[in-house]
Amino acid sequence: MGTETRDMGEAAGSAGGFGNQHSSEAVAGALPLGRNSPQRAPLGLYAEQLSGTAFTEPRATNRRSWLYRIRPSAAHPPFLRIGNGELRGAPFAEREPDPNRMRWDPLPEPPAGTDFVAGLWTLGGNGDARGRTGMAVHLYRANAPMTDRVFGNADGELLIVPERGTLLVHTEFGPLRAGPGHMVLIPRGVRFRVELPDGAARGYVCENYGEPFELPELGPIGANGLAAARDFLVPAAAYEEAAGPVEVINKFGGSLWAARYDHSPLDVVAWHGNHVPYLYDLRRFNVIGSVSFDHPDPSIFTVLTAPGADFVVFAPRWLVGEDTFRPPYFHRNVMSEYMGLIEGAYDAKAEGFVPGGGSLHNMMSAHGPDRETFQRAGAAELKPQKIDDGLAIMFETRWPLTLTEQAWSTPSRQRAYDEVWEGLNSHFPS
Ligand SMILES: O=C(O)Cc1cc(O)ccc1O
Ligand SMILES: [Fe+2]
Repeated sequence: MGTETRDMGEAAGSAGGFGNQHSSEAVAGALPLGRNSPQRAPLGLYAEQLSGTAFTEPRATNRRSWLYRIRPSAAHPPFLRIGNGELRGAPFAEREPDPNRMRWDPLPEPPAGTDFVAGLWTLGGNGDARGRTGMAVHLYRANAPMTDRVFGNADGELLIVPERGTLLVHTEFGPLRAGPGHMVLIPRGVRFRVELPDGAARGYVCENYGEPFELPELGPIGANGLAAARDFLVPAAAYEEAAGPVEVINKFGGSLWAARYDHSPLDVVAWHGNHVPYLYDLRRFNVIGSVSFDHPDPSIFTVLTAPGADFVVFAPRWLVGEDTFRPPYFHRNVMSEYMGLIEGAYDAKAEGFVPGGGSLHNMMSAHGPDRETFQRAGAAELKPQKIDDGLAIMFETRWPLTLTEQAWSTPSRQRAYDEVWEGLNSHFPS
């Protein structure tokens, strides 16, 4: 691993580093030097600030970028409401919060002509987009490129985790190419258009309404480990001059609005700042684990953290624990856990948890290894074992997740999920 993942496609042109101040210009001299707003910006471009945090946010957490564009974003007619499709927003009130364990198979293929935005399907969430709290879990399945359509989300940032098919994400900051095993982080408000080089794609999206994702503290781990800041790549500036009309879709307060621009809003020739999209290869994650005994809590697998959501990856790793039940333990957790599978299998579930599917173990719901996993792990010979047949992810959140009506009623939901814990009988000698 590591060395063979050098090919990061379009992102490779530019340096990275999570949280850094980045800059990029598609045409030399497009970026003003020493000031953000010269009387006349270079090359006749329009200067525009995109603020991801309040102007007065403390320096360490302040996020903003300056964009130098061919036309100002402000040149547009009114936004009008369009249909939300299968997208839902917080607050989630279609159903009551439900303490039951849930699991889903992959959703059926969408109709032909479904692009990334039309293919967004909301599973559930918490908080309130208007109060900028909480998060939502969406799935996407797409089989058509976004042509003459550009999307931006005023409600929060989007953490996109492809499970199948490559996404060529043309952002205002330039293109990012992400496939299975990668994640893309699109900050609040940043506009983008998704093309599908493989013809079709599907995956998971965590929408974070609250304060943005950050790298977790490392504490006693030290100065290195987990996801390295430098492995988060940013795009190199690239611009489109497509003459309109371009439908610019804005998700605002949970609903979709659209305005017909007479030009592509992906017309940024240069930019600088720290409110930028990132691409990260999950296989670059430096996995920390126990080298003595016991199964550590999965917080050591945290890639990115925010007050309302954590993003966790279960990447290939060695298990060496002595006198240890090695798979995830039985537990009840104050946090709510939505899990997805990118490939292979997950070590807590012998079967039924499949790539493209998902599971939800809500606040305090009892879960853990299924019967087969429990029996197998209790009898296993404890020699060093490489877990390298899977890549799973988790969106963990401090508030319970409430399902959408469609997440409850879809035939993809496994009605008999509870049965995986049946037959865990008493072995207590009485
Ligand atoms: O439920 C799960 O599979 C996720 C999980 C993994 C783990 O290693 C420990 C606790 C936990 O919630
Ligand atoms: Fe769990």
